Amino acid sequence: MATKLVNFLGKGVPQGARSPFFKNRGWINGQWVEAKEKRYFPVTNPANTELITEVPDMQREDVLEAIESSYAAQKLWRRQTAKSRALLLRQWYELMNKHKSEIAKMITIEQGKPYTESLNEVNYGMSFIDWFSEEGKRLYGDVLPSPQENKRMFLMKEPVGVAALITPWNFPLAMITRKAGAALAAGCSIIIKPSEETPLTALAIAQLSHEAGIPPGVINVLTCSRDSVHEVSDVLLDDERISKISFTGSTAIGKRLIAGSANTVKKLSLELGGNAPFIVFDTADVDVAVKGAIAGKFRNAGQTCVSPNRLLVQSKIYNEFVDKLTQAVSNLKVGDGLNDGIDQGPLINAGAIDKVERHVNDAVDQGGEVLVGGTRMTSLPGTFYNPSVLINVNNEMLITREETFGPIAPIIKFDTEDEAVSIANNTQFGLIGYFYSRDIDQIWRVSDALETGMVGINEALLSNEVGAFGGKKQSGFGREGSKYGINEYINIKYVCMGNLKT
Ligand SMILES: NC(=O)c1ccc[n+]([C@@H]2O[C@H](COP(=O)([O-])OP(=O)(O)OC[C@H]3O[C@@H](n4cnc5c(N)ncnc54)[C@H](O)[C@@H]3O)[C@@H](O)[C@H]2O)c1
Ligand SMILES: O=CCCC(=O)O
Repeated sequence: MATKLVNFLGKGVPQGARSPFFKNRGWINGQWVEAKEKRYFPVTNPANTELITEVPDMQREDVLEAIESSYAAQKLWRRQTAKSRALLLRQWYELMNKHKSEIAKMITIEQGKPYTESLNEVNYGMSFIDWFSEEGKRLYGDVLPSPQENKRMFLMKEPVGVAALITPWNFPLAMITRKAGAALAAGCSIIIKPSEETPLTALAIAQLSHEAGIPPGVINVLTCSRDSVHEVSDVLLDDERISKISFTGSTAIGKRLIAGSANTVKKLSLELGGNAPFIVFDTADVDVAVKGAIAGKFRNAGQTCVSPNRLLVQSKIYNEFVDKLTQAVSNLKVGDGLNDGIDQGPLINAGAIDKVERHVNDAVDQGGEVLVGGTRMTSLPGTFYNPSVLINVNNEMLITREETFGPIAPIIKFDTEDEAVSIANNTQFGLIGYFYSRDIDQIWRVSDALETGMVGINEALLSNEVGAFGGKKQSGFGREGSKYGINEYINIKYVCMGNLKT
């Protein structure tokens, strides 16, 4: 597989996982560049923990070069017509579509999710480029009715400038394109800082953007190791030429970026962690709820910010739901995502397994009971954890207070609607809440009461380019996708023309 990866990025350059080809694979100003200090970091395949390749570990001087290039490119990019930017974005979309299967394989190799899920991610990720290529053409300003006769007043929309996009590893493509589509359509240039776990997908789509005709410097990619990321982000935060930081990742790093951007007063969008409640009321269709729990919880091995983190099940249907869910979870097939018929791949790294284990052990120590799973999988070489169901869980355990980011369904039993809503809202996070009910009054009551930015009613898969993705509380602020996503990359300029002889 590594061979294909090399072929895709390098079109026939030297073969082999340790190919020197990758050593100059940072992407700045429309070309491959080496890290100035010639430092590199490893990228591994979580399905077998083998090295895929090494990529440049960029430092301060590389960041400054990227900023300079982005700053210069943005001045020209913003002057292109919205239609011309739209055509280039469309061309980028078409190239991603053409290379869909290679990109999906690359996602599976560096991130671990099953190939079919990777393909879904590519379709999902590309949809933002398509969507925002259209939205950019309709970025209308306003003509205001002036309160004085001799004035004419306008609200103009301007791109914010250079945007730094810092993204996580769980969706190596879509978390980039959800930002990039909006930023580029608005007339911003972008510096992508992908996760150190999954830099290859970012590099691949940067190359495709070049082939699509997007000018050099409009899209730059900085790769760096976890050890270097503080320094890299400090340079981005301190530089006046960066006007915007759009971050998707953990709440802890999000808070650091809020503090770090104060000095240069940058515009921020933050898509942070979640702790989603998934409530199944007595009024629910239990089969639909079980299907939703499997789709939402075990997608990406539970490593999704919108994964249900706490399953709350009402007493009358509790036994039926638990039995059916346990059966469905027992049937999930775990393995290398490149193999056929796999439902769940590995977790991203050993640290992720340790966290899941810590949460499960803490729950069991406090009276939780494992119905299925509850152990790491030792029969495979990679970082796999068995899909699991836990009962006798309460809202005080680590597994329900923190984002577990793993394939565990912890179930809390409740008696009344008020009790469920109160447990659901008892968290500092507010990304998404799900509930299953066929009682129309209850549906409106509960969707009003949940303190989250998104609500899934009898549905666990909400994400697409048309919806407005985003949270509240410590899950962040700002929206991605929808007609609102582009506003995150826009400044409004109020223009007033006066002293007119009317
Ligand atoms: N709300 C959403 O839309 C959404 C989507 C996906 C993931 N997430 C969240 O992301 C987390 C998992 O992803 P992760 O482990 O990659 O998160 P993370 O916060 O560790 O890393 C995210 C990105 O920030 C970078 N980073 C790390 N330290 C930094 C620093 N000091 N300054 C600047 N950047 C830094 C990382 O290199 C990576 O690119 C989970 O909490 C998940 O809920 C949220
Ligand atoms: O992990 C967070 C993003 C998941 C999604 O976009 O559905």
